[in-house]
Amino acid sequence: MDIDDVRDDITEVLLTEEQIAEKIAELARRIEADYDDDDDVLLVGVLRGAVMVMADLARELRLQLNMDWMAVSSYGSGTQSSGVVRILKDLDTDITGRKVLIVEDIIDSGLTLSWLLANLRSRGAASVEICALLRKPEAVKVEIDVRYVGYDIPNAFVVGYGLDYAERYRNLKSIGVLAPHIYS
Ligand SMILES: O=P(O)(O)OC[C@H]1O[C@H](OP(=O)(O)OP(=O)(O)O)[C@H](O)[C@@H]1O
Ligand code: HPA
Ligand SMILES: [Mg+2]
Repeated sequence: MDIDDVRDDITEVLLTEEQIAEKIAELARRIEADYDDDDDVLLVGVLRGAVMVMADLARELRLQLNMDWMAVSSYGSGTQSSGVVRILKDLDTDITGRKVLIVEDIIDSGLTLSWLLANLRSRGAASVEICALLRKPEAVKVEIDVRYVGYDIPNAFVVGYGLDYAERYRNLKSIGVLAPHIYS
């Protein structure tokens, strides 16, 4: 769906399809420079928000890789992290000794990823790095070491390209700021 189809729900288009694709390609080139085919990299997509980033990044990467998924949730249906991270679906892969790259849509408070990093590291992975398309520097509550970040964005609630509000808007091709009248 195009963002224009829900234009009344959006106050501002933050990133267009083209800007997203450009950044995904840039991130892929940086990742390719750091890994090679023998690394047998495992991309771990964090359901559900990271579905679009994962699909586009994985196809952009000129690298032999595996893909697996975890589902965690900390937001429920609101716009504020509850701070409690729940595993809804675990990995199917044993990551002992593996080079893991977590693929995320957004770092907001950082609570989800700091929890996930500790969780995956405790399983004995050879390395665990993070690639996130978006980060909100003003919202971060816990500092995490993120190797690959796409765009730093303002502290507003954004939707589209995987990002939802109450499970809607994930299928927008672009990313926009959600209008306050939708959630107030
Ligand atoms: O940095 P944080 O404040 O933890 O926020 C970021 C996380 O929140 C969202 O996921 P959510 O838990 O809403 O589930 P979803 O991916 O299914 O939308 C988003 O996709 C990130 O995973
Ligand atoms: O700004 C956001 N939009 C959608 N989902 C989110 N999860 C954390 N921050 C956000
Ligand atoms: Mg998520």
